[in-house]
Amino acid sequence: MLNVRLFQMKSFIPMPYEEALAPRLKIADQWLQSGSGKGGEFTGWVNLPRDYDREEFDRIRAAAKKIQSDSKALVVIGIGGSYLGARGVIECLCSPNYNLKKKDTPNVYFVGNGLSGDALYEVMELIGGQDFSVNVISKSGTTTEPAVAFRFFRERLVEKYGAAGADRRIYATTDKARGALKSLADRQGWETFVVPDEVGGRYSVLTAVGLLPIAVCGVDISGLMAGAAEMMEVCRRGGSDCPAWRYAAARFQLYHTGKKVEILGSFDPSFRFMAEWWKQLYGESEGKEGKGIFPASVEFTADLHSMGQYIQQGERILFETVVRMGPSGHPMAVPRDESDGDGLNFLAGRDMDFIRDRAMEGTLLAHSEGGVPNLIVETEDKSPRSLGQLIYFFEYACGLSGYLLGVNPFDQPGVESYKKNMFALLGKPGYEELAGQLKARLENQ
Ligand SMILES: O=P(O)(O)OC[C@H]1O[C@](O)(CO)[C@@H](O)[C@@H]1O
Repeated sequence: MLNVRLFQMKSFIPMPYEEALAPRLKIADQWLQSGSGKGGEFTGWVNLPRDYDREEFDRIRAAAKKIQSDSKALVVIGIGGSYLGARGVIECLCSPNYNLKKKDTPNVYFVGNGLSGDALYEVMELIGGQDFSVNVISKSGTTTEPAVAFRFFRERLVEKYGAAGADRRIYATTDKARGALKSLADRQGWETFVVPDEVGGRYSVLTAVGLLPIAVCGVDISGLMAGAAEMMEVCRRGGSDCPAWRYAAARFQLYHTGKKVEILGSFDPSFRFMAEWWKQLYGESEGKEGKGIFPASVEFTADLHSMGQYIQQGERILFETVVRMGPSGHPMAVPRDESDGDGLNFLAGRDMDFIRDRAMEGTLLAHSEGGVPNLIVETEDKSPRSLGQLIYFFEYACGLSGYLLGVNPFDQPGVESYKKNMFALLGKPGYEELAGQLKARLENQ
């Protein structure tokens, strides 16, 4: 079972801070459990691992099988919460090099998560003449980036398979009733999957949003849900042994001692996109009203040779959370070299995990000595079940953290500002006045 350890924390935060925070954590916990706190209408993810729609789950599996049988590639179109979780899980469990591997499952290409023409073009080139399907994902159904990308790939599908053939290869994951994507899907007869009303984008990886692309890659999605359900039970019991309580309490306390930036680190490169998912989860949930820990991420040991300098000696505003997902699946012992020209025979026969673990201990000691406190999140292994636990753990701790901070962890009003400006500057009808103001500002810069 997932565990949170505080590494030599006594020198950073007053003990027993957890006891002092317990009454506030209890309230935050009740708000999450009852949906009675700020943004409570978006706490559907709290019981999702127990209450998820079994009929839809079977349809997800059936759609994944169909895609596996009729497609060499799946284009997954989405941004933010409609993108990062699926990519995080696929890279973590299948490899960041998933598309390069020999396998029976389709390649997966993520598009619509930016506005780069080169990125779109490249995916079209990579797919070439291969059979492909599209999973377009947008809770609102109106987000510009995925909507634009979808135009390109839908046109491609129609060219290749004709209008009716294209309709059989498009899977839309969106709101059950509202939005342009839902209307289009109904009109065209695409198979649709639902982002439940009460689950916000960044908490939606365990809905069809994440599950369909993940299942297409052959990952055991039941295992993922089972792990999340286990952690849901642990969080429901709460208390000082609950890892989500411990993590939320420690980071809240650290924040109040001036640690304004949390860096999430892992010694496994396959964790990179799980960290991206985590950044959106915490950044959008906490960063508002002039408050919130800034979530950043690093990849060890690579970043110890770049960001390591700042972490060790830069502004003392950092704390670090290291995720460790059990032993690696492939023990790799360092070869012996009789001539020992590189002087590495002291490591001969040692497993890479052994070397990594010593590097991790050395890093924790160095960073905490340099004024960067450390939390360690450990899972038993790198399996769907453990990742399900980790996802739910981070979600629950995020809800608790937002409530401890006094903000609504389930809205994101700040992201509208750039959207309004972009629409105005692109000439979207209805934004004419703002367009005039913005153009004047651009001219006077
Ligand atoms: O699924 P949608 O509605 O396209 O939204 C994508 C992302 O955009 C945001 O709404 C921010 O603009 C995120 O909260 C969300 O995850």
